[in-house]
Amino acid sequence: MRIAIYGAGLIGAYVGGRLAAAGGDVVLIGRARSRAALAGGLTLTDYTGARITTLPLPFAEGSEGAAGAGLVLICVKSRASAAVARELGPHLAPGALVVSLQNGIGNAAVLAEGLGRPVLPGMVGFNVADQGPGHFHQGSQGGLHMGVDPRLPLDLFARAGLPLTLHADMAPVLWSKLLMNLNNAVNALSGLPLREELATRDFRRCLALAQEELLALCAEAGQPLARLTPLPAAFLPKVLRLPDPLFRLIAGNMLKIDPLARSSMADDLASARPPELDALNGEVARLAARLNRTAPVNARLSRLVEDATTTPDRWSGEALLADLQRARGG
Ligand SMILES: NC(=O)C1=CN([C@@H]2O[C@H](COP(=O)(O)OP(=O)(O)OC[C@H]3O[C@@H](n4cnc5c(N)ncnc54)[C@H](OP(=O)(O)O)[C@@H]3O)[C@@H](O)[C@H]2O)C=CC1
Ligand SMILES: CC(C)(CO)C(=O)C(=O)O
Repeated sequence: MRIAIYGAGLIGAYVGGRLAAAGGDVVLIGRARSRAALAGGLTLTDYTGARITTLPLPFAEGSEGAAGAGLVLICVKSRASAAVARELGPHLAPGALVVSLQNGIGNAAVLAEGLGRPVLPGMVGFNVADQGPGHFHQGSQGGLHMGVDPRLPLDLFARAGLPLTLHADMAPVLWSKLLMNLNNAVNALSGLPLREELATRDFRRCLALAQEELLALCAEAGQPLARLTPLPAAFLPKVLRLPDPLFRLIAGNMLKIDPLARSSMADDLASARPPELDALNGEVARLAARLNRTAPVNARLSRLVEDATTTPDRWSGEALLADLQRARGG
């Protein structure tokens, strides 16, 4: 089965490269600058010390690269989903399975509407960092999750070291991932790598404030959350607020991240791309509006990240916490 990877960025190149290294027939679809960066082949490393190299992968700069693919993995940022659906539709084989590997809640639905066919939601639980042209590093644990579909080449994903965890209902998985992604904005504002940021109690307290908002809204909406970490989602804010030694003892796993890894939103700010706010903190605001509530902490985080796109600024944990507490009203 030919697999088209739509979006040859961090997730697309890493997942596509590992599938190709395991024998998959993979084509990358992306921009000219990605083609140039990947022209020497891929080097894929991970936190366990694994190192895989590949020859240059077939690369297309347009959707025609997806013609004949049986599986298309969508790996663009959320804001590009509607445009990708428009570009991809005319080239998609009738029986092809399309899977969204994007963060956020609504991408599969946006793609499905544009393509006029169902799209399977997926979720990437790990971080990928760019370590130079063609070198992509998986800097944290966390697997690949997808809805159930008999067309998925499960063996290939397993051989590639990316075994799929399948879920009859992906919504609790996506909402739980969103809870984690509320750290993307905190991380971007901190200017620190994820590990250093999460090792700083005041930044963890900022994340706890943002997560509490979403947890309360999910409870009110009756939206269940999948358990993606050893700790149930509802306990996370309490654990995040613990003093550093206790936090390390109880949740040391959260700090097992490559020392250089940053959130994908921090990557956006660093490369002057629009941050993926609408699909993350913006989704919290939409849920709040649906319930006639507000989400002032997440609204404030969105505002601060927007501001940082024009006036780059690094926040201390103390200053950000004080700002978010003011936004929350206490
Ligand atoms: N990075 C990470 O560690 C993680 C990311 N995710 C999620 O995965 C998704 C992808 O993120 P990530 O890989 O970091 O993003 P990247 O920005 O690194 O990659 C996306 C790539 O797609 C390209 N692209 C966008 N639109 C098109 C188009 N119409 N045609 C061809 N190429 C296009 C982009 O080019 P250009 O920039 O020029 O538009 C870019 O090269 C996001 O939803 C993210 O939140 C999930 C888990 C971890
Ligand atoms: C893996 C994680 C949670 C943090 O890197 C992420 O999804 C992101 O950076 O967007």
